Amino acid sequence: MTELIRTRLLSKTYGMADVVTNVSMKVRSGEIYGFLGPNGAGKSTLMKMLLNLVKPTGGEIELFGERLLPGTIEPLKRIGHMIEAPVFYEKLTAEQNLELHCEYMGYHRSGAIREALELVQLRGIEGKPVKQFSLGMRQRLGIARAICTRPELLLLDEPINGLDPEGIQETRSLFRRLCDEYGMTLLISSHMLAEIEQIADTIGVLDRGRLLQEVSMESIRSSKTDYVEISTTDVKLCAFVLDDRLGIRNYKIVGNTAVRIYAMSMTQEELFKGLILNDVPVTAINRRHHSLEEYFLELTRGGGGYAASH
Ligand SMILES: Nc1ncnc2c1ncn2[C@@H]1O[C@H](COP(=O)(O)OP(=O)(O)OP(=O)(O)O)[C@@H](O)[C@H]1O
Repeated sequence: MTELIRTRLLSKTYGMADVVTNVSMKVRSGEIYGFLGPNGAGKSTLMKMLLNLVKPTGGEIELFGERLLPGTIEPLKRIGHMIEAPVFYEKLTAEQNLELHCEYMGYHRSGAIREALELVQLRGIEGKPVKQFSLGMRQRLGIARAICTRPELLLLDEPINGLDPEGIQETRSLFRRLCDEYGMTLLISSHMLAEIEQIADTIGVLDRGRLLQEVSMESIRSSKTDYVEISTTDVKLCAFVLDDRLGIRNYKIVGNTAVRIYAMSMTQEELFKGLILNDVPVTAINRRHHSLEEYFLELTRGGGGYAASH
């Protein structure tokens, strides 16, 4: 798979503040890349650097295999974007706004505007000036503007902000369609893990300007989510028995009442028997899923502040 975006040690400082620090990321063709991070992590700044709207302080960017320089234009024509709250000509209609955009981009495929408005399901808007639009409608129109020129790459900054639950659902399936049917590659930022985990193929976690991890959802699901939790009133004895008597090393003590074993090779029955025979006071043994939220919170050592839901 080819990489449409590649950054190497990309950095941005504003005065004394390090907003983006040494970020090396890859977005591959045909995927939905979820860019996850709490508010203020530097997501918008990084996306603006990808679009040449903000000048990096250090590092480099490649788009479609071509180095992005201050005067670069061609690769940017292949990108649709919506960064922060979209701005429109308020007195014009949705259609007129998109017409102006297509004109500016030199894009003249007939039916493109109608199709984009239908894709985002903007309804009952004929003749209405954009100043009468709700936040959700503006967000939909922003997405329509980003996709109406059929870009190969879409950069969307917090695209579901302001949408109601139905709108979120519709937008999520639109993103999947754009990727699967229209062959677009999407980079979507969000501070909401619940949103990103449902749509992304790859997740990049940004925290205080640093990329903590870039990982496929598939590998998170298969390797990080399963564990067996022993509830006990004596975690120290339990850990000692696991280590010394049962040869289990990949465990973690959680507070004063639980021990978690990852990738356990013995059966639950064998484990239970081994613990009881060694006088560990076991109150329960359960197979659990490490929620993705826990997984990401652990990554940021609990300080990330991801919202699990809206
Ligand atoms: N032009 C600027 N001058 C000074 N500081 C800035 C500028 N732009 C952004 N920052 C700071 O950089 C940090 C990261 O901002 P950025 O908007 O990139 O974060 P974000 O992850 O997109 O968060 P949000 O979702 O809240 O926009 C913030 O602390 C912000 O105040």
